[in-house]
Amino acid sequence: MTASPQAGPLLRAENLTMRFGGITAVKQVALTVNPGEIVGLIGPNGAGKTTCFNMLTGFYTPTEGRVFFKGTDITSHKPHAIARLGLIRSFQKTNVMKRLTVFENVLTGHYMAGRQSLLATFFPGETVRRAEREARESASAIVETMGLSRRMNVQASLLSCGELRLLEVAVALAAKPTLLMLDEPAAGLNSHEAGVFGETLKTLVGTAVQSLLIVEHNMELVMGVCDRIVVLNFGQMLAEGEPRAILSNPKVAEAYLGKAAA
Ligand SMILES: Nc1ncnc2c1ncn2[C@@H]1O[C@H](COP(=O)(O)OP(=O)(O)OP(=O)(O)O)[C@@H](O)[C@H]1O
Repeated sequence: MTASPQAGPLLRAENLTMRFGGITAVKQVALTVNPGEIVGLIGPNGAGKTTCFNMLTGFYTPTEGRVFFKGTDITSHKPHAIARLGLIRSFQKTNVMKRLTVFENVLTGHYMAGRQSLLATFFPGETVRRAEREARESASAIVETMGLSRRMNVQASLLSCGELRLLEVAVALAAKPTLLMLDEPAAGLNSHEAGVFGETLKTLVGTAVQSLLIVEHNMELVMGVCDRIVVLNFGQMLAEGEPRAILSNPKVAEAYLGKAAA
């Protein structure tokens, strides 16, 4: 499904810094995501995770620092131009239309990411009809990949929380990401649902996407799916490493437990 793997890091950010007036939300963060990796970006509330996401995807222009995607400097690119290169993000707010079915939502995701002109939509020729066929086939395949085939024709408003979270990822996949960045994709899931969700995410890498970058507060999920974790605290990098090393890092425990541990 995805293009041949990138040589070198897929995403590389250096010295990322964001200041809002007198507030430094993110300071000198360095981040890489390699092909085939699931990277977690974690940290306590207000640590700067969403601000980093916004800088990586062109929603904010960093005060300092640079972002490279597939070797191209995208620091001052607009969000839509970055999305076209294959860097797709989700938002904390749902991208699902509740009155549409699961299939219709994913199909709509294809059109949102489409390049088709309005004229071609109203006066379709063979090219448009083929694109339509391909979009339907692709939407079906994505629904299956996300384990939602049995719920294909069910209205999104009737889905369980776990199914809804899977559908949100399915809609993002319709944009054909090379790197998919998910902002709190497992919000509100119970332990069983988070387990299913995590296992599904792992199957995407190397098939539907090359890599994943995840901001998530559910530590069980993060520790279970990520190859590497970057920890932010007060806008700065506190630690980076494999899940086991992060779990046993006293600085990380202190950042999370802080006053409670004192
Ligand atoms: N537009 C803004 N203007 C001013 N300050 C901001 C702005 N956006 C974020 N901040 C501040 O920057 C810091 C980092 O916020 P950010 O939302 O990136 O953290 P986060 O790690 O994503 O938090 P959470 O886990 O709660 O979503 C916070 O202190 C926040 O108040």
